[in-house]
Amino acid sequence: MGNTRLGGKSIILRLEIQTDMINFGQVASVIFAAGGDIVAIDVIQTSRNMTVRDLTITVTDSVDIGIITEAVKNMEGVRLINISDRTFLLHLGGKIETQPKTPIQNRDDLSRVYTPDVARVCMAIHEEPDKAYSLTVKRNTVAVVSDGSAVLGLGNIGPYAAMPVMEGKSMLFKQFGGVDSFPICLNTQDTEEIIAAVKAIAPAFGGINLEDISSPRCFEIEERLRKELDIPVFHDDQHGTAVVLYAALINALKLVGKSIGSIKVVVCGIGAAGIACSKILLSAGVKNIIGVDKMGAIAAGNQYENRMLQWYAEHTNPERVQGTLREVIHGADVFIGVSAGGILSREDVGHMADQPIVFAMANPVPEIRPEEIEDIAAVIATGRSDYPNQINNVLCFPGIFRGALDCRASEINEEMKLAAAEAIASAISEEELNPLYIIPSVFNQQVVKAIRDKVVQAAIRSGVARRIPREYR
Ligand SMILES: NC(=O)c1ccc[n+]([C@@H]2O[C@H](COP(=O)([O-])OP(=O)(O)OC[C@H]3O[C@@H](n4cnc5c(N)ncnc54)[C@H](O)[C@@H]3O)[C@@H](O)[C@H]2O)c1
Ligand SMILES: O=C(O)C[C@H](O)C(=O)O
Ligand SMILES: [Mg+2]
Repeated sequence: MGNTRLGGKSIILRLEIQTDMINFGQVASVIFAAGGDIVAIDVIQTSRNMTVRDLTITVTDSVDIGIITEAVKNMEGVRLINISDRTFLLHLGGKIETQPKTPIQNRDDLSRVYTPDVARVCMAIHEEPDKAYSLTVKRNTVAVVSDGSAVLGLGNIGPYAAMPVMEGKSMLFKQFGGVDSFPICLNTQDTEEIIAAVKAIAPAFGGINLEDISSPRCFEIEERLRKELDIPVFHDDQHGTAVVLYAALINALKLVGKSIGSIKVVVCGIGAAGIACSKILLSAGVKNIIGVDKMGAIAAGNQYENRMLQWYAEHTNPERVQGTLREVIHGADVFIGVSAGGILSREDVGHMADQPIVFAMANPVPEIRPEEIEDIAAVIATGRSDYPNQINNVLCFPGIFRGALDCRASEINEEMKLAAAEAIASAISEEELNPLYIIPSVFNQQVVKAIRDKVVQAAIRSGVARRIPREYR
């Protein structure tokens, strides 16, 4: 690992300590002085003058792990045997695997799950293609498809480097929604090739979750696939994010006592997530949204090559405000960041309206760190799991696909997204609601079920359900 500057992570140092030269307390104080917090100690080996120990050390974002390892190496009587990063250990060999549902224990089993008997099942599907839903994994399986072009806020890091995120999404699909999925990272960033590849793999899947595909290509890819496939196609960075953001905003506004129609919202980063968040807010009744990208505020009258930005300019920013983020943030009630880490300052938040709401959702580094503004912002949220109020699409995609698969929806439409947002927002009661708890945790077991139920009902109401689950018949 070239870069040792990790964020809020933990490492394990295996040290050989000569106990006749230095005692453990001295080692611990050197590590502490270098910024490390020892949270666990395992004795690996011990003899009269020597002990080998694994020290699990957590460090905050600002701590350079290199300083800790250098300090350890400089101690007389201490040898650094090995450094392991627990995050990397969790990724060894990948994070998911496939498992047969039944064991193949004898020749009879073999002939049923495989040739010759499997042929009868193949022919049943051939005669009635819909049976793919009852006789294959299609019923419960989603493809998580990326081209690696906008991976978190890391940018265009390509399909190999995107895999850990997509494997992670697959884990979350299964654990939180009971949805099976495969991570599929395509070695192309050509719109037509991506569309063709997804169409070609679609027979195995009951839904397609597009992930981390940069704008503006993501819009055409999703639009075309939605038209050309008969299973739900959902670009998570657009709609998953928008659903969770809207849910969080409903609750945050209750806390500050402002109404959705009266607020000024600045959205920073007018890409996949920024455009979708703005669209859901427009349909929820927000009148004054100003989008800011690298070139400043998006305003009608400016010329944009990107047709989505042109659309955006025509549907937002009613006063046609121009300027940088620094300038347009003045007087804003809500900041929504889906751009890049560290681009908002405390001073900017100081120029917002009374009781500012700051949703700094860039991953893994938010637009501003909560600790910088906790005394001046009324409500703060990030996309990360290590701060309160995690606004992350993980709260949406397992539940919304659970619902869509259960009613075999042909698409995930606006009604289903709004139903999901309302289910998330209402998971927090009026009594529970407070500035550090505007959005439920992903570990809140009621949330996925609530989203699923509301999404199924919305799909039935809007006519896209192709199967009515028993409880609604
Ligand atoms: N919390 C969540 O659930 C969630 C969901 C989706 C995306 N995100 C985060 O939002 C960010 C964008 O993701 P995306 O999928 O929309 O990517 P994208 O590539 O489609 O869009 C990013 C946009 O941000 C703009 N941008 C970059 N740096 C900027 C800056 N300094 N000032 C203004 N604009 C800037 C880019 O020009 C681009 O238009 C990423 O950091 C991602 O991790 C968070
Ligand atoms: O992957 C996440 O944590 C959220 C989102 O999909 C992102 O791209 O940042
Ligand atoms: Mg993403």
